[in-house]
Amino acid sequence: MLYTRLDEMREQARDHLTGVWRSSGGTPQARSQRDTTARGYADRLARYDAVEPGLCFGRLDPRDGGALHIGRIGIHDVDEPLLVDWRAPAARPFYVATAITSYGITRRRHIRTRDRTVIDLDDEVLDADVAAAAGGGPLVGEAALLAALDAHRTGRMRDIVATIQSEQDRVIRSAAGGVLVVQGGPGTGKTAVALHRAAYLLYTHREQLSSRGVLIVGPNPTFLRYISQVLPSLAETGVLLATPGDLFPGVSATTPEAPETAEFKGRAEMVEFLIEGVAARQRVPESPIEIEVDRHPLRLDRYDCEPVRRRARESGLPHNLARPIFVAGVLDVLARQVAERIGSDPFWDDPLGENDALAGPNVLDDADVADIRADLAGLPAVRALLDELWPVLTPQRFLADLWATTDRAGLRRERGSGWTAADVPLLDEAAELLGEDDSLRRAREARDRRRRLDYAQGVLDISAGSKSYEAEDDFEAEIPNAADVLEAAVLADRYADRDTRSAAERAAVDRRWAFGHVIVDEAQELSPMVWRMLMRRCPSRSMTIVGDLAQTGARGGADTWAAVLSPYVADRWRLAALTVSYRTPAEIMAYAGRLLADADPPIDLPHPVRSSGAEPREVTGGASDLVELVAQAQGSVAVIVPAGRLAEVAAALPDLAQDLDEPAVLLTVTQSKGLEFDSVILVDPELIRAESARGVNDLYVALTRATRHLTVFRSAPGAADGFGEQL
Ligand SMILES: Nc1ncnc2c1ncn2[C@@H]1O[C@H](COP(=O)(O)OP(=O)(O)OP(=O)(O)O)[C@@H](O)[C@H]1O
Repeated sequence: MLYTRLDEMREQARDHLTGVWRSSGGTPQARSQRDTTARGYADRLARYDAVEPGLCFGRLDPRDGGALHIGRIGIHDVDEPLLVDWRAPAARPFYVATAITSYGITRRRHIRTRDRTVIDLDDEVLDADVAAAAGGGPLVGEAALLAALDAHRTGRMRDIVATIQSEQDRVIRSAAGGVLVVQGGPGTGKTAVALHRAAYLLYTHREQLSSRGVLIVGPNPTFLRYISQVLPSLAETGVLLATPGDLFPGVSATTPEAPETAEFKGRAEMVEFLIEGVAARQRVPESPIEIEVDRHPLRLDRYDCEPVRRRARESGLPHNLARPIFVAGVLDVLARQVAERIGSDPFWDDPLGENDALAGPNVLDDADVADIRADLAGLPAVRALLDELWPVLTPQRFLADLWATTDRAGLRRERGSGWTAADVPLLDEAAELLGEDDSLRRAREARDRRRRLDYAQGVLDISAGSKSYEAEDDFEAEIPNAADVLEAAVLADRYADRDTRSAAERAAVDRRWAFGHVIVDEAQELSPMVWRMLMRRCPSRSMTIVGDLAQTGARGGADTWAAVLSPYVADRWRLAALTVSYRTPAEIMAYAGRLLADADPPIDLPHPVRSSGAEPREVTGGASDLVELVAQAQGSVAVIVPAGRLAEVAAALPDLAQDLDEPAVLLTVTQSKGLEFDSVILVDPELIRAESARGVNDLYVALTRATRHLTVFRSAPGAADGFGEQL
């Protein structure tokens, strides 16, 4: 019945869309409204397609009769709900009801479907007595959950709407306001929860969030691809997925960089470095400068310029916006020199002259001086001088100059050598320090609007001139026309082009966009400079921050959440913990525990919900053994290697791809962060541990990527085809 209804809804949306496409012509406003409507129907169609698999996955039986079906979207028949959207308040007991706190529900049913056919059901009776007799565990819908966890991994994340657990549900439905930190070990569902929270917030605060948009920040493009399919299937748009390196419109940060340099660039003290860099671009002449105007020299020295520069700086405005103050001051200095030369009265102190009672030593008045100033401002030589002393700077030009001229070791780079991910927050910071002089753009907009107004007034005048009257002297009989009911301003606005892009599309190209909510995944990796940039994108501080401090790999990453957040919200943030691992089987978790037993500080492993029955294997050998292991591995396979051994292993196993859609991939630990595979072959764990200051955390990440099988491979010291030296 629900699928029949879904087909009808799909048919209707398709008819409407065809209708909209067929209509043509009209005012620009009508056309843009049509685009918006068409887009709405197209989105709706995409959503109906996305919810097709597993449309309905649950049923609640309330004590007072009836049944509530829970699904991926809400479906209504006249007033009656046929299917309740999983995000609606009515669906909540499906995720949190227990035998003890049953929310008036007597039975919860998990329904599994394949191609519109129910293939399995499992029921939980929410009765305290029954539960006590059965000694029920803490999991909700255990059979359905275990079935979901046993499914093969495909290189794309799936939604978990059918099996969200109560500790996860509390995070997903937590209030939108304020900063919520979700700390949890590997596989506890942090990423899944973050994505479902985005969908929940967009559903619950649709108005506000669809206009401001939601930003989801992930660590790298591989990870974003891994999660990108989840949201459309959660039937949502209005979300921008980005890495921190994507957040400066117009810059693509693709140049690689040494981790030490990236760490250095991410430090908070870089703010001071940039401030000093900007100050160094606000110059005064070291020695007097002369420029020739009308074949007479004008002179500018530091004593003239210093007070002017001080005044401009004391305005507190960003560099480019303070520039007009500096320019005005310098022009005053120069104009005064010209005025003194051409305006001085040669007779004013002539004791013999009778007629020398002019006002003072200078015959020019303020208006004359203003003219001189304006003339000077137009002279190329003067403009070049001003550009030299206080140039208009773009963030890109400023930072490229800074890297090309700095004497700090490691930071120096030639102009035009491309941007790195760690440059992006610095560009953003620079943009704040420099400010954007948008007076030209605003002037253009004002001019366009004036033009539209004039045009609209002209149209109305013509329309008024052609008014028809029933009888010349009968006022009441006048037939109203456009000029009577419309004002020029209203008409002009109708002809303005409407922006039909979604919030996410507009936000992607606007550095100063303020998102309605920001979700940060793998948040432990971000540097202080990245946090500054993200906080600027979210002035409302409505944020969900998801991560695991025990997995921090980046040198400049987080040690404590308090240290990350206190500069922005002091101690006004909430912490939620996820404690159960849905990914890593008990056997692998126990093995990881043994390998990491000496970690300092000790690692608090999450509790695994299931066991795979397969103990991790340890193999020592050469490249040919590794090739053999990959050939034998089941399901999706990842070979995870120390970064320093990537090239060697890639050469020995050329069939391994980096594309997650392939069944077998080769990744470094950093690249594997947040991902999961049926089988993992971990190469040289000791080298991973030794490779960086946070090597223990890296090893923890690598050990917890497998959902079924883990093989630890060590290259044999003497093997002819071994990889490098075994540590
Ligand atoms: N309630 C659930 N029902 C079904 N599957 C779940 C549930 N919670 C988590 N999972 C699955 O567990 C796996 C791990 O989840 P996820 O990647 O979100 O964990 P994570 O905490 O972000 O891990 P990491 O710290 O390693 O990045 C995923 O396959 C996810 O779909």
